[in-house]
Amino acid sequence: MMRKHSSHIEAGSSSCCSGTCYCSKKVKVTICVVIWTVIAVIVALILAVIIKAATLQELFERMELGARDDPVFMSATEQEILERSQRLVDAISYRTISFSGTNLSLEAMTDFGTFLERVFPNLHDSDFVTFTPINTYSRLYRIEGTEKTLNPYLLCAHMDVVPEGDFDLWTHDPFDAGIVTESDGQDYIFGRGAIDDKHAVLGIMEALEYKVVNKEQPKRTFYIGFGHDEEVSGYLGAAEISITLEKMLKDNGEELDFLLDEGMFVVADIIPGINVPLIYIGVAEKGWAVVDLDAEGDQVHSSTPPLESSIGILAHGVANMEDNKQPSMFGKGPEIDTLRYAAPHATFLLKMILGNLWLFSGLVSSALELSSQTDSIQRTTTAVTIFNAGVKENVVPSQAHAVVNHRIHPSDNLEDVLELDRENADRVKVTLRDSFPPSEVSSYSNDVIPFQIVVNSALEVFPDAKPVPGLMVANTDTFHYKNLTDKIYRFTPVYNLPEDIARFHGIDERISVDIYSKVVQFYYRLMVNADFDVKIAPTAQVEVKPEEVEEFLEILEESDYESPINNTDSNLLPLTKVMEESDENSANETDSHLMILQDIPEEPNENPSNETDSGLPPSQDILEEDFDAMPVNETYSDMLPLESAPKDLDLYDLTPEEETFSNRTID
Ligand SMILES: CCCCCCCC/C=C\CCCCCCCC(=O)N[C@@H](CCSC)C(=O)O
Repeated sequence: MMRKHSSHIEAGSSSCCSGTCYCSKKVKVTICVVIWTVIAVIVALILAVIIKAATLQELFERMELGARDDPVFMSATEQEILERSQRLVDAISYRTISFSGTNLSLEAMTDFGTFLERVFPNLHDSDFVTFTPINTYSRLYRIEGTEKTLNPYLLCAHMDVVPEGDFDLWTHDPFDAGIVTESDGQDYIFGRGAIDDKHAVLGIMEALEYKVVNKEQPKRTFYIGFGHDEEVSGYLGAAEISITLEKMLKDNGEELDFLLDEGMFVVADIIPGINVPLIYIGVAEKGWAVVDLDAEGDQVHSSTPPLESSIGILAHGVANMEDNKQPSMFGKGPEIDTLRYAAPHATFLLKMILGNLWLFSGLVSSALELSSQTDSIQRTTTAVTIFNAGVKENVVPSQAHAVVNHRIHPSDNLEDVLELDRENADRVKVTLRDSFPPSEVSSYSNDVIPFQIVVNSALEVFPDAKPVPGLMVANTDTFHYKNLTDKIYRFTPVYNLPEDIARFHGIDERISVDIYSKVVQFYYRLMVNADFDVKIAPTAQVEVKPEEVEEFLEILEESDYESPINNTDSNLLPLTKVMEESDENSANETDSHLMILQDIPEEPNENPSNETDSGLPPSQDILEEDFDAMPVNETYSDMLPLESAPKDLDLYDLTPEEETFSNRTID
């Protein structure tokens, strides 16, 4: 047998089996084919992976909003930066702490409101800014644009903060630290609220105050909402702001285009292999659930402890919850695009992995799990935040109670989360106390102008960072505004390394003077960039210069129209002729108006940043050369048809050309 085997080896040494088996030639060929096929598939896969990595394209394409290469910022001398920083320091000194829904620091909040009015006097005094107190402590501002805009937006922030926690662990007083130079040589504004969220409140106010002082009234109307109880769910602040805002929008014939609230930030060094900072925009937000855990046992003398105490039972349940996490949802939510958008900026090795998530998603999910911060983007998280039991050291207590706070991934659902909780804590009573669902995902494709406005503004202050959409892993006031717009973004341009993320609600919360200056500039640029997309309502009055009135009258004359306007002194052109004509006439009027609106191409202008380029149909070109500075908006097609114009809108019996004129805005 042995001999036979060795002779076979010799005879067949050139075969693919190296002559070590007794297979027939046909089997050998088949095995060869299979082996080579497997090798070929593996080589093809490796090649595909390499080619995909080598050809990864940037997914975010920046839209020109007008001032890309040379954005004009607020003036920021050293003195101005210092004064702005000092105002944030002062803001932090107000202890506007929310302890619970029924325990808010209302006196401090009142003082904080007075402080805002004192340090930003001009905006509070401005003709184009209206302030409405909401539920006494929250604040809603309407900033009237120079145009009657249909698509205002909302900037949000909150004025309350969480308690400082363990005071002794802070290196500086959380409410009275001032500006501190740290060992890295940088100046920091320390204190509770520095990044959550007084930097945003003050940043928005600074930018608006600057615009008011410099007479830079925006073209586009916008709103500012500052809640006073965000840290305890916003039911008294944001929820009430939302109700008032909804009414204001309705009364003004407006629809909220988008909103920007706090949320994610610029983050660096969070994923090994991605060596650029990421502008992480929260395009969706996790849901929230609070679960009570109650265990019972015998209350006995501590000298004769029970086999299992209520504390032991509860501790086991909680430990199980931490060990058996809620399942990964990787690939089912916005986290996948966070990585896809980041991939082109990774090292080549990481590009091969992130560029081929169809192959490596399991590997990536396991890698994300290595850090609690990255893990939070792929699953529902479980945090045990309260654990109470016992009253005396020699009494075994009968009751033990804990609270778990879940943040629910958008692809998860509450029932499944609770089912796993009950499995993990099977001898514990599990009761849902409070919850709200994850948000919808807001659109972030490259043609979504609000997303572009937010990202462009961030890129203007962090030009080397790369934008990525992603999941907001905590919660904000945006939940209360969800019926006002479907474009909700959560971001402030705070720069965080992984160790800084722990400062949110943690110890030594701080923001550098340098980054705070960028926060202020970001809001300023956002207010400028947002003017790019002004959707103008059909107006009853058009502001024109006297010489333009003359031009207009000439056109009227040429068209044999007998104008009732003889007051050319006024720079207001009143359009006061009531449509008293017959039904037939008014129907024609409406038609002609609609014809003009519908003639405008639906597609955005190819060069929307160039306000002097006409995106108008030929019938409107008649006036083109006369009004070079007129903004031509690619969204005319979205304008209200006459039927939805305000009821008291007075209109002339206008020709199409005149209609065109009346519907355009003259700077
Ligand atoms: C690949 C990139 C991974 C990036 C991972 C980022 C991980 C981020 C971790 C922490 C985020 C901190 C967010 C702070 C949010 C501050 C707002 C806040 O505290 N809100 C309260 C509101 C309560 S209302 C129900 C909250 O508790 O969430």
